[in-house]
Amino acid sequence: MTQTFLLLPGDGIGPEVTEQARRVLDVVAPDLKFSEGLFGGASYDVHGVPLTDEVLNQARQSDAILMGAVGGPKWAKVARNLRPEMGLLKLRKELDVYANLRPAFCFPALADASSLKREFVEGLDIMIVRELTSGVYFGEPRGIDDLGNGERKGYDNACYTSSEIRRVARVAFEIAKGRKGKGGAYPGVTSTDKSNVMESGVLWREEVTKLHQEEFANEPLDHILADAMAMQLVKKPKDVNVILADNLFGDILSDEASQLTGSIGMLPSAALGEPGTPGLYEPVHGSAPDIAGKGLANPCAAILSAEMALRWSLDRADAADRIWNAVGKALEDGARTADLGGSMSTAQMGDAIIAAL
Ligand SMILES: NC(=O)C1=CN([C@@H]2O[C@H](COP(=O)(O)OP(=O)(O)OC[C@H]3O[C@@H](n4cnc5c(N)ncnc54)[C@H](O)[C@@H]3O)[C@@H](O)[C@H]2O)C=CC1
Ligand SMILES: CC(C)CC(=O)C(=O)O
Ligand SMILES: [Mg+2]
Repeated sequence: MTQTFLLLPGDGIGPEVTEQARRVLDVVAPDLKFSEGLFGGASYDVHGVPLTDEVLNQARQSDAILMGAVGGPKWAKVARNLRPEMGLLKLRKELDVYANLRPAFCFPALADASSLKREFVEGLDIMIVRELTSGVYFGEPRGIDDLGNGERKGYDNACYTSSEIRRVARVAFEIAKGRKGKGGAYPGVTSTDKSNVMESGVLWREEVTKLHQEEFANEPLDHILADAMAMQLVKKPKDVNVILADNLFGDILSDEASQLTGSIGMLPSAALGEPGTPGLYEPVHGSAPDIAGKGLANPCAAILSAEMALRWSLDRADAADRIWNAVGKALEDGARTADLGGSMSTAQMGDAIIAAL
């Protein structure tokens, strides 16, 4: 049966990097049926909203969606609920893609590209499982109130229900089962929270512990405070295997982990819901307004996000392996964009990966 693939290039470097991912997919999966939609600021400029019902329906009917990135200074003054980033939160929520897999893998050729010494990152292979559709990015009430005395109060609500915690924790445990032997001091799932100061963190730790006892008692589980994990990631990152994190901590820890791999331009992600529902794939990075339109962006994160789509949504592990190996080979052969210390353009990096397929 024909598989359908929706491209949402978005803003800033989004269109530049997704174009390269599309070129790679055209080679390894030429039978995919592609469609494309406006999303984020690009959609706001035309339709006045960052996500139209039409694009949302298109996404619902697709087998996989590849998003570039959204947002940028151009839309800084737009009403908050119409900002590009709000369109992304809505898309994630509507698709109910609650489990966000963010692998931080250091390709051997990039062991010297990290800001950490080679010995700390060579062989690094971490999987971050981030809760994506709840937590403080979605909690109500939220707002900015005028207190009437020249003071204003801004507030968000960090909240989780037990089922929201359990379903993403289950994904983390299942993933850890397939990743035995990785990590050191933290060999299985390491759940992060701030249970020392947050009620939602207390519930997070209790629910993860309960689920572990009920369903995964033979798998290793550690708990660590999220700030201590941030430290661990730059102290001895290879000690860690699977990190389970809420929406906010997972967002921050994955940007931090990206630097261990050489660049944020290397980190892909998969956002998954229940089996049989479309997955949403996107680089971990944003729209990088500082380099947008200059052909400087590293397309690897977008290309590897396409790789994850083939593997996790489209059941095409062979095609995914081809991409994975080609990225590794292109890097081995010296292909580098500026973020990795090289001088290749976005398109040249795409060319190098396609040549290595
Ligand atoms: N999923 C999404 O759509 C995301 C959107 N954003 C949005 O993107 C905008 C910019 O956010 P920032 O905090 O600047 O984060 P960013 O990830 O866009 O950029 C941070 C730094 O990394 C560099 N960078 C990012 N991707 C790169 C790539 N592929 N190749 C080379 N260098 C790369 C940028 O040039 C910049 O110096 C904001 O509007 C933000 O809300 C941020 C993160 C994720
Ligand atoms: C809109 C933001 C929450 C996007 C982001 O930083 C991310 O998901 O990594
Ligand atoms: Mg982020």
